[in-house]
Amino acid sequence: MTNETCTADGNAVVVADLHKSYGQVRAVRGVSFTVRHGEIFALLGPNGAGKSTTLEILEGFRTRDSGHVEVLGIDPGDRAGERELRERIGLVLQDIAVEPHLTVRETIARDAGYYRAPRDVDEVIGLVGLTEQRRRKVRSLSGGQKRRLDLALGMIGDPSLLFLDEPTTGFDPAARQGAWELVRRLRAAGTTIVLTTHYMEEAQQLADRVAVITGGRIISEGTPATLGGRDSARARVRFALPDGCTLEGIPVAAGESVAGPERDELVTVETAEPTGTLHRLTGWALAAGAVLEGLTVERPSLEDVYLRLTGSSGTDAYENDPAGTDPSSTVLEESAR
Ligand SMILES: Nc1ncnc2c1ncn2[C@@H]1O[C@H](COP(=O)(O)OP(=O)(O)OP(=O)(O)O)[C@@H](O)[C@H]1O
Repeated sequence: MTNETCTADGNAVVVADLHKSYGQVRAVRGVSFTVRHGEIFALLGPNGAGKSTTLEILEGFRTRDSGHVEVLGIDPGDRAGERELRERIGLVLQDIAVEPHLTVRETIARDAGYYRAPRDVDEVIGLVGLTEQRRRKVRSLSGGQKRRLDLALGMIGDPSLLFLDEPTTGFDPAARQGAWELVRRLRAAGTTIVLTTHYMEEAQQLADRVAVITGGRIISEGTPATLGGRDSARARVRFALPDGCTLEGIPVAAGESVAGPERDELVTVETAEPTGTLHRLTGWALAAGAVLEGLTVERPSLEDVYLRLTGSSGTDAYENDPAGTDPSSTVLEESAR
């Protein structure tokens, strides 16, 4: 079972005012965050933001210029704690060197030998879904299967804290769902998880808290539901204008705005109070004997908020979010019938 030692204040990870430069490149510029014991914490950010540098410092692979770092109560920059840190953390990095001529089972069994109390090799093979491939040479695995092997190697030591650097890159959708389920099970068993990902849906699905890092600084932090004021953002009610109705005829209250119809022939009512807005709109449609075809209520997805925060969106990303990709989008098709 996992070893639950953490820092004195109950955090598995503490980072305070961390700095790291590579020559003239200031990769990490005053990053601070904490990861509570037993939670899944996601670091999000564009390429070159400083995520890997931060993780590598936490993992003890890179020295820092300044700042305070504690991982399970150990300073990863202190060589005296290196052995204990290796024993208690698990790593799924972007590039893990494995011997191509070994089989899947041999590879995992060999790594199990490095730990005092490893998990059962065949159980781990089963958990990552490689039972059928366990006798195959590593060199013959597909990209997604290799990534599953990486996951197996990350968890074989039964770590208290698992670092996952873009864990599902290259996975097909079913394998990704399987990996998410596995990560949730690890958390349920008490493992703390720090992950980086470029998939906002992955952060939405897994993370208890996320931090967005760009230019070496954390620019926003919160739960996936509240990041960047996402929970209080204005909602968009969208529907097709019923035959015979005009834009001007749509009943709007103070503070609401109407726009459209757009390319998809839907009009948009922006509102801070979608409950009242829906009530008014559906009442209006029913009174006219009409149906609001394609009726949806959408709030900005995590990806919309992320793109706004990181300034990566050239256009209004919210406009481009396909209906149904956002778990917070509520589809109410033909509810006015
Ligand atoms: N070994 C290195 N030597 C010099 N510069 C480096 C080194 N590693 C990273 N950098 C630079 O530091 C900055 C942060 O890089 P880092 O790899 O931490 O970003 P990242 O957020 O992990 O990016 P990605 O999402 O692409 O993996 C970048 O400008 C990068 O070019």
